[in-house]
Amino acid sequence: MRAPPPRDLTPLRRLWTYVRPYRALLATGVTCTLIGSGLNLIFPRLFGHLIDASFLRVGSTDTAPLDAMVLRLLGVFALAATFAATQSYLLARVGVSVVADVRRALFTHLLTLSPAFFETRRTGELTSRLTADAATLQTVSSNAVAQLLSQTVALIGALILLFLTSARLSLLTLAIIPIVLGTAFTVGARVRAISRDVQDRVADANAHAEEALAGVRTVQSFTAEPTETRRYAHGVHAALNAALHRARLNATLAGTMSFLTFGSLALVLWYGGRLVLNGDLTPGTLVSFLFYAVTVGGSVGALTGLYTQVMEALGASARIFDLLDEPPTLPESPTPTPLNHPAGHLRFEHVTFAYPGHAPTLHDLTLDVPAGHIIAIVGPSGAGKSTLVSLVPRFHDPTSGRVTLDGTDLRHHTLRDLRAHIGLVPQDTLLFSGTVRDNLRYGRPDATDTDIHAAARAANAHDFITALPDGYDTPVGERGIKLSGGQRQRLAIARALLKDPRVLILDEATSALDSESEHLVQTALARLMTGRTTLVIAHRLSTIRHAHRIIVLNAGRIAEHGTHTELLAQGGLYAELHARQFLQGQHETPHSAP
Ligand SMILES: Nc1ncnc2c1ncn2[C@@H]1O[C@H](COP(=O)(O)OP(=O)(O)OP(=O)(O)O)[C@@H](O)[C@H]1O
Repeated sequence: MRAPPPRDLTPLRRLWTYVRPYRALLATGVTCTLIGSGLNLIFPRLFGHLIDASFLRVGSTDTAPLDAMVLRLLGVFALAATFAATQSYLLARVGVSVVADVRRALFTHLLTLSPAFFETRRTGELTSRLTADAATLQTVSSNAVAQLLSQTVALIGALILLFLTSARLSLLTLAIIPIVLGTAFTVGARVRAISRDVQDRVADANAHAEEALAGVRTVQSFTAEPTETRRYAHGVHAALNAALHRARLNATLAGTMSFLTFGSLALVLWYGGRLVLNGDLTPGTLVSFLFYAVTVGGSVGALTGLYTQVMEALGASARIFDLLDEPPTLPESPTPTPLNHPAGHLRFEHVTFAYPGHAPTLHDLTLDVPAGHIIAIVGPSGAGKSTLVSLVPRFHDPTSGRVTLDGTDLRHHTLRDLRAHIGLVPQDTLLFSGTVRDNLRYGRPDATDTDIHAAARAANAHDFITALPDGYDTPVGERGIKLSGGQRQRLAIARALLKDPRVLILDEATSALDSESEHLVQTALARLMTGRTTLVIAHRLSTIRHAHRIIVLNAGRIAEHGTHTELLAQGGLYAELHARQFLQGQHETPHSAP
């Protein structure tokens, strides 16, 4: 999704809020730029004098004027170079600092957005905002500002000096410049449009590759490699075509510009040469003139290039600021109720929930979970089990009705307070890159090693952790050691134990573990659930037996509730799910599969 090229300058004004902290650096950089470009205006003059000092004195043995001139030239060059280097460093520093700040702000903001937001955006799109778009800002916040000023100074200065040097030649030059510029503008606009197209195509292809690589197992298990290859190749081909089109236009533009530039120089040289021959101009003045003319042309060219850069940066910043303006879809109460040591009494009161643009997933659902009770939720796939539990940490808010904790609507607490008391053990545990210790500490950064070991012991994880090559310091996660499903679950349990939440949400893994691993996970889970209000999406009979109550969810409604024995006796949906699974000989439990 690409915003149309913005016309208004609002994003630039907002960008300024990020540049402001570095305004002293920026001002110094800009000053250096101005001095540098002023110095650059002196040197064609000196160069002209140099030529007149040498070539007009053919036969003279006095080299003093020449020596003095060269010394002055060297001095001017050295000064200009010093200012240029200083400017380049200072402005680059402003640019990279601004980009770092924007990236930090954007990432921080993204993490506050609700799951609903991420369901509508591709991860690739978001990471490209953080990388490519942020990088584009670097140009405009440093380079473009300097360029704009220095080229304007150069342009105005050179134009004045041009007229002072030779008014007649200047008029000829000024007549040529619009032709050159007109060409550059017309073709340049086409190139820009196509560049955008190329970027879009590349982004599409990238998003594709990311999806396929992230789900490489699914791709391989379906032997869908050829399909994915074809889809990616298709994207790459589109990008290639667009890029070739751009290359052709660029080549044409470069050729035309080169000819026009040098052709104009030849024309000026021709007319200027006649002036020299007539004695109206010295050769040195002609050379100065040519230099100034080149400066004028160069500045105009640079300024048009700058226009492109600024437009690109405007587009990039508009996209970044759009994301930064994305409101967290869950409103936070302006006057939150503090949440200290909740008992953990959860209530769903007439909760109806619909995903945006969909029919309701949960219908007028009422459920009371007394503090410390374990409620198992079972039901066919798509019944709304995950949706129901996702309301507790407020990943979503009910469309109507309310969820309360100890009698207070969840929406009256801050998300931070609320989530501090909720533990989540998902089906598939995500381990972050880092050591086992880092991963365990995730929910409680201040946990001591003693706490960590105690939690790991209670989660039946200590033994396998100490058997790892570096024990608690073994790297896990994407680039670390691979752990089995059961081991990861036990790490997740230890992590939750460390956090010690009042309310626990458990999505039991559906994949079967071997009986020993199963036993270790089950005893760990039992320890974790003890004394906590627990909602568990249950797949295993042992968990269900521990539960105070079982809720059978069907099509977003509570179809049945009671204990295992009661529900079996009722001979309803639960009994049916149970019998089906039993017959299939998979788990001896009601599974979420239909
Ligand atoms: N983000 C979403 N946007 C729209 N509809 C959704 C979304 N997530 C889930 N649904 C729909 O809501 C219904 C309930 O889904 P949910 O994941 O809560 O069921 P579930 O009982 O947990 O299923 P399973 O056991 O298969 O995980 C399904 O029909 C599903 O298609």
